[in-house]
Amino acid sequence: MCEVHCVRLRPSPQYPPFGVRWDHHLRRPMDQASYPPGRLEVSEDENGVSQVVLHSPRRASARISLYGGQVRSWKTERGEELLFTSCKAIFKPPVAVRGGIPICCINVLCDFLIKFGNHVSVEQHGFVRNRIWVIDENPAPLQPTDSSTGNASIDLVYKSIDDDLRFWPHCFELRLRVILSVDGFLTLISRVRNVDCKPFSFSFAYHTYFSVSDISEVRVEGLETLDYLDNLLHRERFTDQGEAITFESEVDRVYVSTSDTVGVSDHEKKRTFVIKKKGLPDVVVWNPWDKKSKAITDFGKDEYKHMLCVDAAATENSITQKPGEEWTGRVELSVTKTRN
Ligand SMILES: O=P(O)(O)OC[C@H]1O[C@@H](O)[C@H](O)[C@@H](O)[C@@H]1O
Repeated sequence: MCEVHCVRLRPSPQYPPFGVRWDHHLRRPMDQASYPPGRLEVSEDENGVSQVVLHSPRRASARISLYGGQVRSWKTERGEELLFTSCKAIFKPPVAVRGGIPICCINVLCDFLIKFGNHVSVEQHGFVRNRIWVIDENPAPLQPTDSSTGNASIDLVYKSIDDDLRFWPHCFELRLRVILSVDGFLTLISRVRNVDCKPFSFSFAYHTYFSVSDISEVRVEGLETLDYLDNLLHRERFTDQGEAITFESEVDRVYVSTSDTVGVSDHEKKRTFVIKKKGLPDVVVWNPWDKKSKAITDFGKDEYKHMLCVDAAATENSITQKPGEEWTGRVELSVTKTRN
């Protein structure tokens, strides 16, 4: 029994508080004043869809496609890819891309009280991940913490169109800001605005496919003793009894009312992903394992071993907005080296 895994994650150099940059080279909070600005490039992918690449002054990078507003790649300053993408992923509309960070929002079935992850449907994760977004030319001003020297950022927006009313009978605007910091931290801030004349409800998840060495070497920390809804058992509610979560078979759970920091440690790679979130009370943990992944056409053989989805989410209770209201959900992802 390892005590450190039985407690909620506390602020520390490994898990610094939200917005505090830890300089892992100098082992102290980062002084950002000394860095030049980050930069961005806009180009087209092989299917003619625009994409944006953010570069940090220390050479970390993130690539965001306007197809789904989806982060497709996030690399360290050494060029190591941190996100999983299936070798069988399909990159053409209308299919969602298997990997990266799909934005799962505006669940078609939400208004009918069937919640996120609980129903087999093409659109169970919402349709915005299958739509072409645009660059937001007039984004809201950056928050003080977002404008730190050395950050690179991009603002995207998806505004619902008449055709979307076939899937979801409300008008909305969904904005996404992606920020890559000097040290390669990736922050995603989403805002959903109700531009309809009636209230609406929706669920949300940053469906984050982390790349891992081997799923059997991975543990998720920070969800111990919490309640979860088991998607494999009709969303029945259980209380986690164990220490950190480890993986020996298919897992598809929604941990509810979690703390705002969760860690995903990869023993073999000696690294820990740190997920910090705001406005997103739940965490979805998903690995399809062998049998389920064989049934998914855009999943390669044995690829389940090298991915784990840990999503900052709002799914147990949908978010309800009146006309004119705006909701914000934010996640910050970073990776630290561990010594074990
Ligand atoms: O194939 P999709 O729509 O991307 O979903 C993948 C998985 O995503 C997880 O978040 C859900 O909990 C699972 O139930 C689901 O199977």
